Amino acid sequence: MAPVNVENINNDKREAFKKKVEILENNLEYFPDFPKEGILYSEMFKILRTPELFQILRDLLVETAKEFDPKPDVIIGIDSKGFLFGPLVALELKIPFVPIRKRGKLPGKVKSASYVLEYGTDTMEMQEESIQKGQNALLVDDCLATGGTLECASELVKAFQGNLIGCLVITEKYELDGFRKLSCPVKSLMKVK
Ligand SMILES: O=P(O)(O)OC[C@H]1O[C@H](OP(=O)(O)OP(=O)(O)O)[C@H](O)[C@@H]1O
Ligand SMILES: Nc1ncnc2[nH]cnc12
Repeated sequence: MAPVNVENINNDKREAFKKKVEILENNLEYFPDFPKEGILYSEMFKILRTPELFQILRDLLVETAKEFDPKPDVIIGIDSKGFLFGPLVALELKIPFVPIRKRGKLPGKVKSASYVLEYGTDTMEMQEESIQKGQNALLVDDCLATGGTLECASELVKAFQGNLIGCLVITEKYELDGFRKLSCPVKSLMKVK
């Protein structure tokens, strides 16, 4: 039997991953001047409306989440679109999902932090005791733009003494260099304008 060529297998895997990303890229939709003039808003709801595409997106997110080292103990999803994707990853990895919500939506004791968005400002909150000190936390959201949202979420994780191992997003607005605001590894499936 011929020897197994690990390099070929890895190349094939990378190629398959890239092809799936291209399929998703072709199904993103762009809305100029939304929600404000000058913003090119990228939207992925067409992907969610199409089960075959949604499955591809889920698989890529799970595969990418598994690449983080150390491995996550908890997935933290950001209000609101992080709630669509974070739980898919958490369930597949069989680890807890925890939400970070916008101000005033979470009952009980919370910690809060404020941030500036590409198109506004806001405050986000996380429930006390939702993560344990030292837990490896992976933040999940749909989009990285200026990085303000993930920076704020990172501060919350640190306030809980969680160990932030990284951020996982679907789209990253490459012209805004949002990753520079973050002091952890950031992985995005697609770079968008
Ligand atoms: O990197 P940033 O500049 O901070 O922008 C990224 C954030 O902005 C969008 O959320 P939005 O506040 O529009 O909220 P939504 O998910 O409730 O629509 C997006 O879903 C990210 O969470
Ligand atoms: N989905 C999105 N598209 C473009 N810019 C954004 N800024 C925050 N979210 C965005």
